[in-house]
Amino acid sequence: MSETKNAANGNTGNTLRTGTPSAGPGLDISRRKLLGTVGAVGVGGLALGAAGGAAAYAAVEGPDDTSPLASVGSTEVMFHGKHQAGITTPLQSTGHLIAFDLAPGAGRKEAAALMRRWSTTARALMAGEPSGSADTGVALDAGPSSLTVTFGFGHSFFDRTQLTDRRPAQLDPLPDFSSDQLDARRSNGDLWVQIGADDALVAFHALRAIQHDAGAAATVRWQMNGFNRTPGATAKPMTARNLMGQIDGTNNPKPADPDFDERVFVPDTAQPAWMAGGSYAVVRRIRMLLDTWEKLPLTEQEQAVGRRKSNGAPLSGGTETTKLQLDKFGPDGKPVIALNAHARIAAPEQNGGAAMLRRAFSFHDGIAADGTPDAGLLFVAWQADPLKGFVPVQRKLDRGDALSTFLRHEASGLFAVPGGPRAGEYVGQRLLES
Ligand SMILES: C=CC1=C(C)c2cc3[nH]c(cc4nc(cc5[nH]c(cc1n2)c(C)c5CCC(=O)O)C(CCC(=O)O)=C4C)c(C)c3C=C
Ligand SMILES: [Fe+2]
Repeated sequence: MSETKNAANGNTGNTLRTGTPSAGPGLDISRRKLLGTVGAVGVGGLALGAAGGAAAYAAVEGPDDTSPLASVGSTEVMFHGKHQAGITTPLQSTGHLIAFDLAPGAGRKEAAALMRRWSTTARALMAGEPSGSADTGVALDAGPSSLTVTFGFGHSFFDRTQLTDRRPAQLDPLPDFSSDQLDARRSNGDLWVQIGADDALVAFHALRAIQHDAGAAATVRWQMNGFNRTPGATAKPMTARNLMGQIDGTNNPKPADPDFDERVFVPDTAQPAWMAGGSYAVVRRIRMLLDTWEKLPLTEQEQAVGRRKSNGAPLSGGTETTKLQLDKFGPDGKPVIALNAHARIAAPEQNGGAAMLRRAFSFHDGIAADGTPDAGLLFVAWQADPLKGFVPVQRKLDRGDALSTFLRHEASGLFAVPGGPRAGEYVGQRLLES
């Protein structure tokens, strides 16, 4: 298993539940009836089996009715836990990011009812069960496929629900950056939902259920659809590539790091208390100017990042996981990793230790009006405090990152993502009912 692939593979909150008793440490083994065992290598390189829980919804009729689900379909991420799912969960191949605004006249009571409905639906779908009487049937033959549904609150939510006094200071609007070309209609929002799954139909099914549940309480403000590599597409699980072709995510904080929780999650002792175990998500739709980037010679592409495109190794030498040697000089007397290289500028040691967990999806929305690909990165960064994560790093990148010539920040959002619900609780209950 690649160390880096594990960057977002924590089990610090939610557990991957598989049907194979030998799945490995840190896994909560399903007690449900097993239909069979596949033993294939799946997400994160785990030996996975068929989850009986999924089978209830994914039962196949006919001659194959005893066939187990493939490992990708059977993987279940737990809804309940200290942290919400979808933060340390391994990257899924399909993602939907949706922001909602509360409807005119909807306040705290309607918001609480909505969070209760959404939580009921998310729990069921993540367990591979139907979403209720209005289930569309789109995911009928599939298992949970690592589905996660993650909920957050935007700055405006607290005014709308008259909970302004409980709004965390961390939700104060992000500063303007000189390279921003933000579209306000595709930015922010009262509520934010992140859906991820390793099957596009499972993800779409969840998306429609969440939209259906919104009912008269909330309307979609914006929606962005993304993707990542499909589990099993590479010979071994490895760090994802983005649409510029770079291995992206290598130097993410790792759940095994002693300061991982402190960097990514709000401590139990912090204020406001309802955010204990939560995290702040910075969401940016970053367009890549691919027509220009793709014309750049490989060596210049590599200098812009400071890493090799082929294997993600630093230009200072070693393999993907070798530490960057920022003080190494070439025979020409220049730093081997250029002063404006993205990886140098973004490195925690260049930013007073500022770090965040980057968990992005690529997007491709066809060809824009100007004839260029409308493609790039749905950048999602998780941190305990945006002022100690995204903000200082983006400030620095904004002042001279070689990659920024090829990027355009087109939309932005900042959301408070509460801790995971305890059994019987809905997400955000500690805010809405305290
Ligand atoms: C403000 C935070 C960041 C934004 C916005 C951002 C955009 C962005 N990044 C890439 C590609 C790569 N980024 C890499 C590393 C990296 N990026 C950030 C922060 C932002 N990136 C950090 C903190 C780091 C880690 C730096 C370090 O500690 O070494 C890399 C190198 C591989 C890796 O470590 O992930 C690539 C490649 C793109 C394409 C992009 C916008 C579209
Ligand atoms: Fe980056």
